[in-house]
Amino acid sequence: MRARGLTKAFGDVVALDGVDLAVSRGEIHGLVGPNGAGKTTLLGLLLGLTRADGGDLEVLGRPVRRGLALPDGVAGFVDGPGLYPALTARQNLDALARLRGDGPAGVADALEQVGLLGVADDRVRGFSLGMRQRLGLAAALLSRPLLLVLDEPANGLDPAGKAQVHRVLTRLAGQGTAVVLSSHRMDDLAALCGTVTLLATGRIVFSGPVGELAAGADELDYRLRTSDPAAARVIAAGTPGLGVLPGGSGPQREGDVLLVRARGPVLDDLVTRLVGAGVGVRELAPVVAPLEAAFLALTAAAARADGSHGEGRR
Ligand SMILES: Nc1ncnc2c1ncn2[C@@H]1O[C@H](COP(=O)(O)OP(=O)(O)OP(=O)(O)O)[C@@H](O)[C@H]1O
Repeated sequence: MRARGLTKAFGDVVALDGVDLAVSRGEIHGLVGPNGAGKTTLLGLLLGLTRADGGDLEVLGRPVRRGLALPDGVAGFVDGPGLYPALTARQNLDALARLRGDGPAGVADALEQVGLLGVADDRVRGFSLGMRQRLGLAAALLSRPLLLVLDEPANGLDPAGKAQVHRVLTRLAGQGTAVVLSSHRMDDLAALCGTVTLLATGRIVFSGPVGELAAGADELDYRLRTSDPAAARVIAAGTPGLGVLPGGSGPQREGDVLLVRARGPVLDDLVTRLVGAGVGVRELAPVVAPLEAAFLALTAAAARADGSHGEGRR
């Protein structure tokens, strides 16, 4: 799919403000951004649920002029999958397959792929959020889509469920399906997506390979736990390029933790100095994962730019 200069407003609210996006076959692309960034709106356009005000959108090589119809070869959902609570998981998928004129042949396979075969004959009414999400994915798989569009598919999933969904999506992409999905969490996307687009108030703040986003991370805050916190504090304070954060003792029962701020290479120097002084290093880890930190820094910068220009709203 390819989008150029997409705009969409709801009354005074600009949901998308000139968004460009290109996702190729076999690519898993993540949309990330804070609440209200425009992720769901963009996914809705791909699914034909709404119509853009301006710009060009091409899905599977065909221009999408009008919305309100699911383009051929596209599957997915926004705002949770549409399911019949009174029917069982299997009956939901059987009904969908029948609607499409297919037989029930693929239903068991789709349920098996998302790990719901064991509860196939339970009513969806009793399903947890994570089970509904996985059933929604199974429903999307039934149509063997060329473009799969998912709004926060990891929502409500436990770690095992998340891993299962990741496996399904990776397999699909391996077969050539383009996958576009959204999440609030950079670390979730990083585990799955080769490329990401970071949206903030309807604009692209970053788009490209996940690794490039992490490489942009500037100084980070790290937790440092040692065998001798007092000595470590003195050594850290004397290490060039490294800042010791005030009150860096963390929550209660973490009196031995020091918080320091530095770029990665400075940490090598710190560890060498600590070990040289006979201080044991028990933990040295970023307080916020580098990708999450890059995400927070970029969205904060976008929010500041919006504030100073008074843009983002019409
Ligand atoms: N149908 C609608 N009517 C009015 N405003 C809308 C509508 N849909 C979205 N918006 C507004 O457009 C902006 C973008 O919303 P959107 O749901 O696309 O963001 P999002 O990034 O998916 O947010 P979240 O992470 O909270 O799901 C928000 O300010 C939202 O309030």
